[in-house]
Amino acid sequence: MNLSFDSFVLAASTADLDDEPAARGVADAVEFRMDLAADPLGALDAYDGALPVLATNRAEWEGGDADGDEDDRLDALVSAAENDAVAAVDIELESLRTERGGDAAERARAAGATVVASAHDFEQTPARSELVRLLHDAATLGDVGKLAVTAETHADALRVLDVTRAATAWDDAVATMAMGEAGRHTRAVAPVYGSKVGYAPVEPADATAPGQYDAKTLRSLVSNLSHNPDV
Ligand SMILES: O=C1C[C@@](O)(C(=O)O)C[C@@H](O)[C@@H]1O
Repeated sequence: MNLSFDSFVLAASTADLDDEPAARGVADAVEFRMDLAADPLGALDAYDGALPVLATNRAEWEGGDADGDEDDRLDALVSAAENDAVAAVDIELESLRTERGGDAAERARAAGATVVASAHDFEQTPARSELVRLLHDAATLGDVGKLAVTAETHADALRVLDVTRAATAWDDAVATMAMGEAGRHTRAVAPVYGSKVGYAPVEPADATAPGQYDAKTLRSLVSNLSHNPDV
């Protein structure tokens, strides 16, 4: 299935592809957290949903649950990419900087998947220069560069919005969000500044990161805030 990141994509994050019918009509895609699922490739084989899948197999060292062999983790992502329903895969920026990560990205692209390169900071929001560097590296090694950091103050949140606008202005395709209470509003506001992906659980209790809105709420917030981006 195809999924364009030219405009905002709301991805319903889940460990259970049976959530897809509930996400239909609200989300544009399903983010399948393979690392949180029992038999991810089996679930993908059985998938007959209407929404395209963005497959994530988050490594433990990047805040996820995948704690096995790195080659196996990346191979599972490539296998996912070979499934027709999978339109995109998420590969960590740290992985993409290695030969095997770069190779996995090439194989995923050859299978027709878009590569979302992701970087996370679960403790803080780095300085502006570091955010700019991370986002640009991610947008260069991936087709979309994603940055999720933790905001403790509104100044942190503003930095995330600022670098989102700057990256978009120099034509990097990016997805950004500040995790945590102080950054929560960035999930609704970052798309105004060019962020191309938002993540939200169908049910609030199933959040996959701190500060997420549920999918219906995020859709409504983003739709209400959207306006002509050429300003
Ligand atoms: O990397 C991301 C972004 C995210 O961490 C968030 O903050 O919404 C949620 C994750 O499921 C996804 O893989």
